[in-house]
Amino acid sequence: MSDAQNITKDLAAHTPMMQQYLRIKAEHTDCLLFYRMGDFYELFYTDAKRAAELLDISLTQRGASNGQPIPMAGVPYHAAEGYLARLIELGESVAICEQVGDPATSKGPVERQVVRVLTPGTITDEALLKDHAEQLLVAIHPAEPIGIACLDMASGRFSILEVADREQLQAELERLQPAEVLYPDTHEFSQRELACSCIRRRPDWEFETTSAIEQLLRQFQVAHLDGFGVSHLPAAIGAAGAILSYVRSTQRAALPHITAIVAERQADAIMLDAATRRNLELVRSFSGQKTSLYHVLDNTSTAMGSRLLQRWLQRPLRQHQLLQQRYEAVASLQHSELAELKRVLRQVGDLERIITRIALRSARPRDLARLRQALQSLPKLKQLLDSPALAHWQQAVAELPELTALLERAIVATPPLLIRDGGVIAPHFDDELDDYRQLAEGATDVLQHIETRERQRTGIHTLKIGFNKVHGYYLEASRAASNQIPAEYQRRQTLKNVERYIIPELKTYEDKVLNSQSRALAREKWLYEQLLEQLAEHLVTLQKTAQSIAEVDVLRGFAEHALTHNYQRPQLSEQTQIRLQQARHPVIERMQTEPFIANDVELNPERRLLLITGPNMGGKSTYMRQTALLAIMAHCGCFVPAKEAVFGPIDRIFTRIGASDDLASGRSTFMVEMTEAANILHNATAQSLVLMDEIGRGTSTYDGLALAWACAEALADNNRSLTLFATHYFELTQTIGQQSGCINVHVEATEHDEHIVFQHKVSEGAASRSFGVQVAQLAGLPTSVLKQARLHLQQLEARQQLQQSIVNESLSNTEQADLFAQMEREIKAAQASSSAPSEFEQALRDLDVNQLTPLAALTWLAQWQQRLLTMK
Ligand SMILES: Nc1ncnc2c1ncn2[C@@H]1O[C@H](COP(=O)(O)OP(=O)(O)OP(=O)(O)O)[C@@H](O)[C@H]1O
Repeated sequence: MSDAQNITKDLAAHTPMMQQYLRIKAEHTDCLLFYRMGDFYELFYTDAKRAAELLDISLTQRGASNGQPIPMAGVPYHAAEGYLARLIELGESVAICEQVGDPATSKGPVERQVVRVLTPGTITDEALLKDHAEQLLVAIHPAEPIGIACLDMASGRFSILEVADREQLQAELERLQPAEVLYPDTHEFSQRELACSCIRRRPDWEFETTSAIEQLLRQFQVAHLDGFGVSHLPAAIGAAGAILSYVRSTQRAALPHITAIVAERQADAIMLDAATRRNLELVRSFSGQKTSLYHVLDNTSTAMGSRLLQRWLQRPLRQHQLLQQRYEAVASLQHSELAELKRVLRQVGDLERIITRIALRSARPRDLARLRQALQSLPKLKQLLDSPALAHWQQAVAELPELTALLERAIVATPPLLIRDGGVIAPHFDDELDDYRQLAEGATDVLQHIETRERQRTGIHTLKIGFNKVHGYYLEASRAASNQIPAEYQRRQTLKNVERYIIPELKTYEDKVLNSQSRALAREKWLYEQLLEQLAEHLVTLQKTAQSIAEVDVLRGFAEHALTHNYQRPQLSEQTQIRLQQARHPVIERMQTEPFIANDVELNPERRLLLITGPNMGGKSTYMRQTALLAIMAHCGCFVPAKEAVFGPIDRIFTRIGASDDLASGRSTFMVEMTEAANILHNATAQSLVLMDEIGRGTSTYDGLALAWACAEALADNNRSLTLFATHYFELTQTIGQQSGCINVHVEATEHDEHIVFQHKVSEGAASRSFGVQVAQLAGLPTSVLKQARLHLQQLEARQQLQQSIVNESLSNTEQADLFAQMEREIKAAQASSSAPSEFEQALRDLDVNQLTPLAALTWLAQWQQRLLTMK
């Protein structure tokens, strides 16, 4: 139980103000309560301690209540935004409690109310959002299948989907990177599992499909949901209902910008599991640097375009028709005025989020100025999109000349930040406002006239008119001139060096000025609200326009890449294959100064597993990753860094790359490696692209080799996936590499004066050696250690040769083959006939290969051969 809950128990013992605070806090236990007191938002008790820690503000005390000092921390009202942004970024939620009563008429503490709850997944304020990232609110309904709903509150984009299991749920969460996750009360999820620092339990009933349908019908003002094509997803609808109830409770206002819900079909996109999304560094890089695919491809002109690019990269499409449409657009844009289009798109800005704030009536004056600028550029934009390949986008962009004209007339050229102090509505837009302004200005002129007249009359040159909130307008003169002050001047205030006076005439004009000013301000605020109303009527058209412009922005970027970096249009084929000629890695090519060596890839059912060998640093991982990255780019509609690229259907991309411990869940490097491999072997199909990098290296040599061998076999024979399999186990080149459908390829390197030279060229055939010691030399290993390593290497190689020659001398090749075949038959027969291991199998299991000398091994083999031959 928190402090506040404890304290509420004996409420009567507190001061009236603290009673009010505690009552409000009791309704917002999972938020920090920003309690407005004058020019500050104050936090008390545990909230104060937490805020002081998170925001690095001082923790003080505010007297005592119920005999105890009250811990307190506060932030100034005018600087609250910055603090709020930091709290939201840290995954905190904040309830804003304002003074709503009139202090003049209140008995006891002025009435206060929570007017808004800010949570990481429901914010729309420009100051709290990051331009290039979405803050998504996700709800999970853990039924079978699992329902997921996702809302981007800042744009109104609302989507649902269902997934089969928790594995797929993880993949979706990795894709969405939610800022906040809701789930039903009776289920258990950990922050880690949901990959989110703000997770929230909600009542189970909010996830019930029937009540959720009612929520959706009410939101969209429709009689049934058929038009949205979501009826077949009951669990996901439940999650969507929970989102709507939650957002309504935080926003305390209508949500007119949520105008539709879209069902995402898993089959429409290439599935990427959570590990693959991370491994391929699609949107975020491991290093945290700007080296992800997104960072390299992001040359968008608008923040909404940049966010869309991230969504596209995270969900590559499988719908060839749609992709062809994007390719056509990119090809057409390549020949258009790209620079001019960029300039116009910049003018449009972040239209998507401005529209939301208009719908929520929270748009600020500068939002309207930006909207005006966006609307002004639409005719030019439409003109630049005038090509058959771009017709789809051109048609979706509305022109809205009346709205443009309205904003041109209504808003001053550079409006102030807030409507609070006026000065937003342009002159000549509204007669009544003009009248009030004239009156206020006229009275100000009179005041100036009084000042000049009185200076002359009194002979006091320093006499001037001033204003403050307490005394209104006054005449101010230095104390030295007090003997020149006329008798009718009434002294109001004495300061160190000056005296302040009023005269009746001044008071008359003061009333006129203040009255007309406050009337002008009230009128301005009213006009501003009317303007928002008028703009909001065009919400859906504006949303469609923004969506289309964001797409054009991304496609324009693709076209620019194609031109600048020589990317080519991919071909999509119905045959299972990936064929790349002269392909390059889109990120490494840009990041490094050395020239990038292009390589070919040919994968098809007859060449379904490429076994890649070669030295460390040779370029094996680069070659594998670039194949996956090009596949993803092509399936977003982007051209690719290759001379030619052909992609058959791809259902999923799997990667088993890199090694990392997952200490948080108690999994070692090897365990992580095997879990990922298991996932691949269970799920990869003949249309999946699989990247396996050095599987088995996390354990002892023989275990590792055996596992790598078995995995490669399974991928080639059972899954029949298109596989790139990099390994340092040269033995596999003689086994897997010889199997049908499997091809040995290698990256080349040569040695020159004990120094390795990488060619980074991938060629057919197996590598001859690994150059590990030479690479270690490059890494700066001490010379003494390198020398020792070379010595050990020579010994090991000599021992292996000896072993090999003993075996070769003892058994001819055919004899060896016969022996191994017989051993295999024996093992299979034993497995088929009983679950108990045969004597041979048991002996084989008991054998400690690591301890065996070559001679002992040979003797062992010979004995078994003898026994098998006699058994025949
Ligand atoms: N095709 C290429 N052209 C130019 N440079 C390349 C190419 N491929 C790789 N490189 C360079 O070599 C570095 C190492 O490549 P990569 O990590 O792919 O090697 P690797 O064979 O997977 O090494 P290891 O076996 O140690 O994991 C890259 O960071 C890049 O700088």
